[in-house]
Amino acid sequence: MQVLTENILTTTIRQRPADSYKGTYGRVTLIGGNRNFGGAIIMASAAAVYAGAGLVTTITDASNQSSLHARLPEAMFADIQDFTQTRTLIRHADVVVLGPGLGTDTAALTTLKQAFQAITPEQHVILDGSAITLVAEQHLPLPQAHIIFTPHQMEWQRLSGLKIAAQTPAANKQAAATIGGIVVVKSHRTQIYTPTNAYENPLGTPAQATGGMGDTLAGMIGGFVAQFADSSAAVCAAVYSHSAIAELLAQQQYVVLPSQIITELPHFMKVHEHKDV
Ligand SMILES: NC(=O)C1=CN([C@@H]2O[C@H](COP(=O)(O)OP(=O)(O)OC[C@H]3O[C@@H](n4cnc5c(N)ncnc54)[C@H](OP(=O)(O)O)[C@@H]3O)[C@@H](O)[C@H]2O)[C@@H](O)CC1
Ligand SMILES: Nc1ncnc2c1ncn2[C@@H]1O[C@H](COP(=O)(O)OP(=O)(O)O)[C@@H](O)[C@H]1O
Ligand SMILES: [Mg+2]
Repeated sequence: MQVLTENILTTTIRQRPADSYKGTYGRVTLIGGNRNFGGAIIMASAAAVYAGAGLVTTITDASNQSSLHARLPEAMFADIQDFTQTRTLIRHADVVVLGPGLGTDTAALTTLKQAFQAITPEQHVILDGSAITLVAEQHLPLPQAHIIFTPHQMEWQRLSGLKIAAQTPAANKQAAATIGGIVVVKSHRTQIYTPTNAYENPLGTPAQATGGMGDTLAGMIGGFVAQFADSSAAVCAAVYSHSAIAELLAQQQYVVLPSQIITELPHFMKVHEHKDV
């Protein structure tokens, strides 16, 4: 298991080329947020925008539209029940983030199955929260795509069949290889399994133990993968940045809110971007 260092930031976060436009930095479509969990998809969307994704569209329950726009006018909105529009928006995305606050009822299952039908093989798909629970519990076949799973330990138990106490690096590695794609097993010391490597994040603080922290990470991963060509490095850099920002804030704070990590992101990325010397 390779322990991540700050090096992952400077090798991954590139300086923005002068000759570029929003399309250069990727289109991210996020799907989630039922009537009860609107905050989850708003935090994920904000994290993608503040991480630098060029264009962000949020597909969520209609009841979340005004909160989304009040909080994040940079994001476009589409109604989660309008599947014709959802299909088009998925097709036009480089990265799809599926699951924060989606819920696990019948409507959520229908949305997830329809989204899977629209996904194409070249796309990067981040499956988080409820999407992981539904895939595991309903034994859903996964679409052909570059899939990144971001389970917490109970979601990983549902997906891998490994009880939390049995989630050792060796067992996780084997399960991740069977499932395929990239797996981010979140805990106080998050592990990342790619097809060729395993990484451990040495950072993180209990000040992060608050609802929405993982939703924020899912959106950050979406933003990083949309911009940076090496998707394994992009995932590692997003995980490392999420915890590094939290540790910085936790020097002065008892608890770190997901929204505060989001607000810090543009400055943190500027400090750690690749410097051409
Ligand atoms: N503001 C919003 O809109 C928010 C919306 N959210 C959205 O809610 C949806 C459901 O996600 P979820 O994570 O809250 O619930 P679920 O998947 O049932 O897991 C909880 C169960 O697992 C257990 N557990 C054991 N170990 C664990 C661990 N390390 N980390 C976490 N749990 C652990 C735990 O045990 P317990 O704490 O009860 O002992 C409990 O039995 C999802 O779509 C998410 O995006 C949230 O992000 C919150 C903010
Ligand atoms: N004690 C802790 N130390 C370090 N990181 C933590 C700690 N508790 C939670 N986290 C981080 O917070 C996030 C929690 O994710 P998750 O449980 O999916 O949150 P939510 O679904 O509420 O957004 C993960 O990135 C995890 O690594
Ligand atoms: Mg979560």
